Amino acid sequence: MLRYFSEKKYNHLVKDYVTAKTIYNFIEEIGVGAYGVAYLLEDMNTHKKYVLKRLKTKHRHKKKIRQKFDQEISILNEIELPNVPKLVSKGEISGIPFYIMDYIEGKTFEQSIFQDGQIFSLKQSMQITKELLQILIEFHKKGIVHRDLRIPNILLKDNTLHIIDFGLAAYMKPELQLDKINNPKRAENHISDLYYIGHFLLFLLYSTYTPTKKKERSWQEELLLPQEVIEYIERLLIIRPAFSSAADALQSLPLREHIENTNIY
Ligand SMILES: Nc1ncnc2c1ncn2[C@@H]1O[C@H](COP(=O)(O)OP(=O)(O)OP(=O)(O)O)[C@@H](O)[C@H]1O
Repeated sequence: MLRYFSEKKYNHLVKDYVTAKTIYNFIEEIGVGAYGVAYLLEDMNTHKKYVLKRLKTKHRHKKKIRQKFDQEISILNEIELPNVPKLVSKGEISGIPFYIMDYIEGKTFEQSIFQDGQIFSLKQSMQITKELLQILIEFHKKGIVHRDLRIPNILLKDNTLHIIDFGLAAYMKPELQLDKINNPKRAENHISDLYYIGHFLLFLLYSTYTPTKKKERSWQEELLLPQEVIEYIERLLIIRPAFSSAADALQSLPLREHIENTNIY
């Protein structure tokens, strides 16, 4: 209960700070996660929108979490790609670190699939995967793994993919050996991002799926996919030998002809 009031009180501090000390208007709170709170701001002059993200008050004295938050800011600053919100500024409000970044005015895949009921054909899903892999190659070239490429963190804005939430991102450890990785989601190399892409792709493909049998089956049985696509996803999910890099995964994407010969769309 006390924590609830502490966060509420801090929301007022953020609002007062933004109003008194910045060029932005405070619009609203847009999300509360495990570590942070995000607010929408608008530049008074240009009316361009921004996001202020700050650490939760309960984490203010936790050294490791503060370091992770600092790393999130550094990574965002270093990544500098058109598909990622640009870091605008950083600071502290009453001892709590925050940063301001571009607001990506788009739709997350979570919203498209679950709110709008949008469906993605196999061809569209593979095209989106291809574009995602192209972005990933750029991340990895800069030595950064995102490690949280889930449907709420991937947005479509003006037909271009954007990636947000670098809260779990890490600097790559290229020397990591595959047999030393216990949890692919947390791996500090390309394996993590490719593993997440495997799940992301399954979310896209399941958008066309209507259950025909009462009993739940495996995705390999439920989704009527061409064998090449099944094997491709199995490699992303490390059910089969993993890809050596995002570039390898891009090069190995099942050929268009194979996909177009199916009756799934
Ligand atoms: N740059 C951005 N542009 C558009 N929306 C954003 C941006 N950054 C965050 N959001 C939105 O704000 C909300 C909060 O996001 P945020 O990344 O702070 O945390 P989270 O994913 O909810 O949780 P966690 O702190 O556990 O990572 C989400 O709904 C997200 O879609």
